[in-house]
Amino acid sequence: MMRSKVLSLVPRATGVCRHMSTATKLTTVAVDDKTGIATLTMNRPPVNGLNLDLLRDLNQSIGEVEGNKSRGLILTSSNPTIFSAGLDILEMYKPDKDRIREFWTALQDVWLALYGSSVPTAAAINGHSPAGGCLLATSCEYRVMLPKFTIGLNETKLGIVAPKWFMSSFLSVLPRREAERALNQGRMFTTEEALSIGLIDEVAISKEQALDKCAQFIGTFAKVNPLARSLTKQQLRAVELQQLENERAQDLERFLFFVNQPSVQKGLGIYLESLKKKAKN
Ligand SMILES: CCCCCCC/C=C/C(=O)SCCNC(=O)CCNC(=O)[C@H](O)C(C)(C)COP(=O)(O)OP(=O)(O)OC[C@H]1O[C@@H](n2cnc3c(N)ncnc32)[C@H](O)[C@@H]1OP(=O)(O)O
Repeated sequence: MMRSKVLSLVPRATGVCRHMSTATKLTTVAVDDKTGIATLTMNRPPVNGLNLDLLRDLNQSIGEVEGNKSRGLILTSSNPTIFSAGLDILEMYKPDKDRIREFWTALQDVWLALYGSSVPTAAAINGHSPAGGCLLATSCEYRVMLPKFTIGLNETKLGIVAPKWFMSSFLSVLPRREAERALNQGRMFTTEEALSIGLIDEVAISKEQALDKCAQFIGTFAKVNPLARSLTKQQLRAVELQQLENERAQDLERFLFFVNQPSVQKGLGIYLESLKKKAKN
């Protein structure tokens, strides 16, 4: 039987702000004693919306995995139908001016940590994975997805624009022509379509099988020198990582300018309403 030790269960202070959804951690890290592989699970009901708290927890958990000598990292969700609904739109709609800065900075941190992780990474995509969810999945090196879900960068459909580094992750997985068309269309792919285009690597029939397949992928590096592997990965990803490092401040200002446009606020409000109406029906 697999013996896992669950890390990262340090309680957090309870907040009063609407965004502080829980007093406990929104991610857990379980390391398999036998394989040395860490499974990082997102657990922010109802849809793993990436708010400031979840982003901070993700960043901390990725840091722990980097620090605890794990052989690899598998990212997944505790929700049986949603990997992540992407950025929590409530963070961007009528935003608090200080919090929105922290929010975007935390998102940048998560991308830099995950895309630039020194350990092999895989995503067990056990549910829908739009926008920011797709960003997390495509920041990993390997993707296994369950049937009958959707994945993609749908930003243009919401009247917003995915930043360059969202596109970098997407382009590291898809051929440029396919990526360009999908980004412009804001296209969401079914599991089957995602497999055929190469956006995911394998389909699994259950979460357990997806985790196994991710572990098998990470196992393929068992006989590769870890330092040589991680330096190779980092060199291959250095241009995109360095670009965001160099442009972090401008990227933040661009986001703040865009998010505060009245037309963008109006669009986000309408989209939120449509999500709520859909949830009621
Ligand atoms: C403005 C500048 C922008 C710069 C660029 C930023 C780049 C943006 C990246 C993003 O990630 S934007 C977010 C994009 N995400 C989506 O479009 C997903 C929207 N959600 C869905 O499609 C569905 O909810 C789902 C994920 C497929 C799940 O469907 P399901 O039927 O299971 O649940 P729902 O009933 O739809 O939702 C339950 C509950 O959750 C709320 N919700 C869903 N997604 C979000 C979200 N992204 N942010 C905030 N809230 C979300 C939904 O309204 C329901 O709420 P309640 O009605 O229960 O209160």
